[in-house]
Amino acid sequence: MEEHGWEAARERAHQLGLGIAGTSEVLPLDRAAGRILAVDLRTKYPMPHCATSAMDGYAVNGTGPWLLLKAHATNPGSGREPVLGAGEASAVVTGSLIPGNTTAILRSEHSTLDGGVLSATRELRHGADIRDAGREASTGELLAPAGTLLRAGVIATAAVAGHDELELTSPPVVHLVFTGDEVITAGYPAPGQVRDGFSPVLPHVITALGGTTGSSVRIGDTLEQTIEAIDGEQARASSLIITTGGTGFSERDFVRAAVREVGGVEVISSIAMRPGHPSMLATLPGGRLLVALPGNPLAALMAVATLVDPILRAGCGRPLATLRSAQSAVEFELLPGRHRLIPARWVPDTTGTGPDALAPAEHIGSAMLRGLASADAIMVVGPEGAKAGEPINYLRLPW
Ligand SMILES: Nc1nc2c(c(=O)[nH]1)N[C@H]1C(S)=C(S)[C@@H](COP(=O)(O)OP(=O)(O)OC[C@H]3O[C@@H](n4cnc5c(N)ncnc54)[C@H](O)[C@@H]3O)O[C@H]1N2
Ligand code: MOO
Repeated sequence: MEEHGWEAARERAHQLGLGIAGTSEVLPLDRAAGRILAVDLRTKYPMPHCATSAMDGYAVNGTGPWLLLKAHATNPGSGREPVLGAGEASAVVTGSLIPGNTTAILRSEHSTLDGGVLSATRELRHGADIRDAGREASTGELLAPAGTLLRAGVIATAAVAGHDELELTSPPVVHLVFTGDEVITAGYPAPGQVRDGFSPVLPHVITALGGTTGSSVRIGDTLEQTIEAIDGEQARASSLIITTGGTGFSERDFVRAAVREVGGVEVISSIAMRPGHPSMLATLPGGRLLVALPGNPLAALMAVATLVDPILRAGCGRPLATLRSAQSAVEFELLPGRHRLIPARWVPDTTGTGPDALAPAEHIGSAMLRGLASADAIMVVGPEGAKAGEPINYLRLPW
């Protein structure tokens, strides 16, 4: 059985995820949030597309005082385009199209008006408060590359840049298989039972990572049910199958045997990470992928960050999540050969003067979830450990 290092596992998962990349679809802007750009986003025209006033006040030509024209500057779409002569001024509001020959905008609070003569109460810089056309971007300029996750800022920019709809990657379709005779989905668990920590969150997590949950099934601990769940009609209609639990080697764990039975091949049999080392990644006939998440809940979610996130990122044309660096607030001892993934929180740094540092959350056993519930990030501690105050790698929470 081949155990992968943590970094090698992430990279292999990303590489295999390229194989499930799908087509693209076009959606209106108001349905694009959380989706991924399939193509580069570029401006359709200069931004802004015309010169406007950045302030309420007066468009002026030359140095003051100025003669205030009665006719106001045009409103957008009026068709009139007044031009200022030397020493003339015209009232404007923020966002007004400015008259031709405007040399600056005089803010109303910096002006006095006496019998139609406008004066400045302080020096007026040439070009002050004029929003020139194309100041933010020229026509065809790149606003966001293909692979960008669409959050509010990019969508608003796309709208202002003249887009009505966007070409987005089609999310890879995921089939979820929840295993475990002892797992219940509501009420209080009897001794020997556990409440299901996965089904309320995994569909949301998959959406946040760029995929979509096409179907899900809950099965008991038998080989027959596991085979049907990973190779039935719904499973075959998906590009990624995620199982929870049953990754072990006891007589009640069936995921690995079911993968063999349906002709699948384990590419990653386990990962040198803690928690989550029994996580598995297999290829299935038909180009499908299967990720087996361990049953212990924290281990499962660390395996999502290690295997599912890279696969779905690749499936949406995105690179691996960036491994970031921060200061460690605590010391970590050596752990030869293994990476530790630790839910962590931002705390004041060890000297009390620098930027915030990362410290492990409380309650971070592999069968616990409280640590993750309070976490800001996932610390990634290498086998060499770290001293307090030294740099440490971390991942942003991917969901
Ligand atoms: N002899 C060994 N035993 C175990 C090893 C080992 O190396 N040798 N590894 C341990 C580690 S590490 C993990 S992780 C688990 C992996 O277990 P499985 O993936 O086979 O999962 P299960 O046995 O089905 O369940 C483990 C645990 O998780 C609970 N569980 C399952 N599903 C859910 C759910 N939906 N929500 C909440 N909790 C769930 C289940 O009840 C068990 O308590 O194996 C260790 N053992
Ligand atoms: O994956 Mo297990 O601890 O590593 O729960």
